[in-house]
Amino acid sequence: MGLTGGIGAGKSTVAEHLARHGAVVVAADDVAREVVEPGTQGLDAVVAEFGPQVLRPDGSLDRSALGRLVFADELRRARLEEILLPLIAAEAWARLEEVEPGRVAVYDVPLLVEGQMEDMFDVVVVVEADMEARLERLAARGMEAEQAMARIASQATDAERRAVADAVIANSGSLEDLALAVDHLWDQQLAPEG
Ligand SMILES: CC(C)(COP(=O)(O)OP(=O)(O)OC[C@H]1O[C@@H](n2cnc3c(N)ncnc32)[C@H](O)[C@@H]1O)[C@@H](O)C(=O)NCCC(=O)NCCS
Ligand SMILES: Nc1ncnc2c1ncn2[C@@H]1O[C@H](COP(=O)(O)OP(=O)(O)OP(=O)(O)O)[C@@H](O)[C@H]1O
Repeated sequence: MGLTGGIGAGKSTVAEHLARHGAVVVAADDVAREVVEPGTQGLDAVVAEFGPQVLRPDGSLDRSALGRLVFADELRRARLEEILLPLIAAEAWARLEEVEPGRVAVYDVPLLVEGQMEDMFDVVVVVEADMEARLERLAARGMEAEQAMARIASQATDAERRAVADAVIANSGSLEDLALAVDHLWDQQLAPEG
């Protein structure tokens, strides 16, 4: 199953519920962190492209500095994606392929639509929340509205995500409502038979 949604819509929270039901989840954002850990070719390539100003004094990637650069400049974001997306995809698919038959494998990937990955899944699930709720939740997580808006502007729209969705989970309500919506999705569309 492919799981996607705009930033702050609630993908990771849905993924946690799916894991509780027994799904194996691979999250692209986690893999994206691993491929730029100190000592990786990924980090070397990012520094070669963006310069040492994207490094912290301890040699690790300064993610907020790089985020400010790439979400303000489409060409730089495209360049970062050119470097990282193949590394992320290779690692994520290797993990998904290891999932034992009979288990539900979930790829939590923000750029499913942007990367035209929809045909790679049996089921595509999109999580949606209204803009106000997303900005509020991202602010609670420490992201300034300006940064959040820059990321939203760089992503596909809700309509574009809906166009490829087999199911849409609405997440403008409470966390309890979300848990119930995931239970329903699991029972109706995902639970392995037998
Ligand atoms: C720019 C980076 C360093 C910023 O790191 P930061 O820790 O602030 O954010 P994090 O990685 O946790 O991402 C949070 C959210 O930002 C959004 N986002 C991240 N990368 C992108 C992108 N290239 N385009 C649009 N939105 C993006 C997603 O909604 C994601 O869930 C980081 O996002 C990154 O390396 N992005 C490039 C890799 C990528 O495209 N990843 C997306 C998953 S395939
Ligand atoms: N229904 C809800 N009510 C209140 N808070 C919520 C709800 N759903 C998610 N959240 C919170 O909002 C924040 C964003 O949710 P989450 O991390 O699941 O989104 P995401 O789509 O994975 O975001 P990102 O694109 O940044 O990875 C989290 O702190 C989460 O706990």
